[in-house]
Amino acid sequence: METSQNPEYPAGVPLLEAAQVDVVRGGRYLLKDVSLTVRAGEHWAVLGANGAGKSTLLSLLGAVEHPTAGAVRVLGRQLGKVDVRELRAHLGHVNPRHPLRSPLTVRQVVLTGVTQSIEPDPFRKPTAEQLDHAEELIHTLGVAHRADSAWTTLSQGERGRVLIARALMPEPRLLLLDEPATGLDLTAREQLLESLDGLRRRFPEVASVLVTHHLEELPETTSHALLLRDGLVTAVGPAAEVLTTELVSDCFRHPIRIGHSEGRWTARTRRDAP
Ligand SMILES: Nc1ncnc2c1ncn2[C@@H]1O[C@H](COP(=O)(O)OP(=O)(O)OP(=O)(O)O)[C@@H](O)[C@H]1O
Repeated sequence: METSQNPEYPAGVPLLEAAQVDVVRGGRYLLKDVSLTVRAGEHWAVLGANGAGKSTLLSLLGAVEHPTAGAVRVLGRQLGKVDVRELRAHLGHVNPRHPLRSPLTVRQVVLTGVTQSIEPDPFRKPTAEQLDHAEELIHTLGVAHRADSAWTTLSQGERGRVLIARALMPEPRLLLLDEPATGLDLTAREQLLESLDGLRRRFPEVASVLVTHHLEELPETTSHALLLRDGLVTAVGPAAEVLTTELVSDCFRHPIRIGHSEGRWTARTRRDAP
């Protein structure tokens, strides 16, 4: 993937850096002392129980929210010191609750990725290059047969893949995925994970952060993980070191046995737990 349109920053600078970040809302800590560094080619999973703060963290990383304390640097730029709209244009943010109501076609939805808007911008017609890029992504994500279909007629699984194609339109260095497999049946989930693995292999410089509750929803290419509990990081590092029976049980406050087979993870209640 060409990344020449993205804001320039020196090679080797992390794509994302959160340093001792707190987020306080309504007098309550939603995140406390969270630090995370994401480099090119890394694929992070953020896991934790309901209310742990996963979506809040993703909002910070996507320059949607600001920290109450600590610093967040996205693509080398510190939040609070940069035009976040300009920054957001270089992030691919996949929100499965995409609030589109009008009957745009798949192709039109993918093209809204250029302006990061929900509806097409009537004053910005896509260029021939952008139209070609949209076709390529629609094909890559396996939804070419639906390119002219209305968004409102798509299944959840098809929508998920269309939203990833949309997020990739601005050729982002960083893809943020908030529970992308939510509501998908088994086949749709497996197709989505295969698409993600395929994309990651095809664009090795792109990094991603994927939020989920479920280890079964992690693509094989997941390289790192961060576990959150009540706004605190309980473990962070390479996936093989973090996604362990002991650390995941501690994070979810439940005796869980973690399995790892053929690149994929499973989680089951530990029957032999004390
Ligand atoms: N603006 C806000 N003001 C006060 N509390 C908030 C606000 N936004 C979120 N919260 C609370 O902060 C906590 C963390 O929310 P967040 O959505 O980040 O958790 P999560 O890990 O993504 O949860 P889930 O798995 O249920 O989606 C929750 O208890 C939520 O109710």
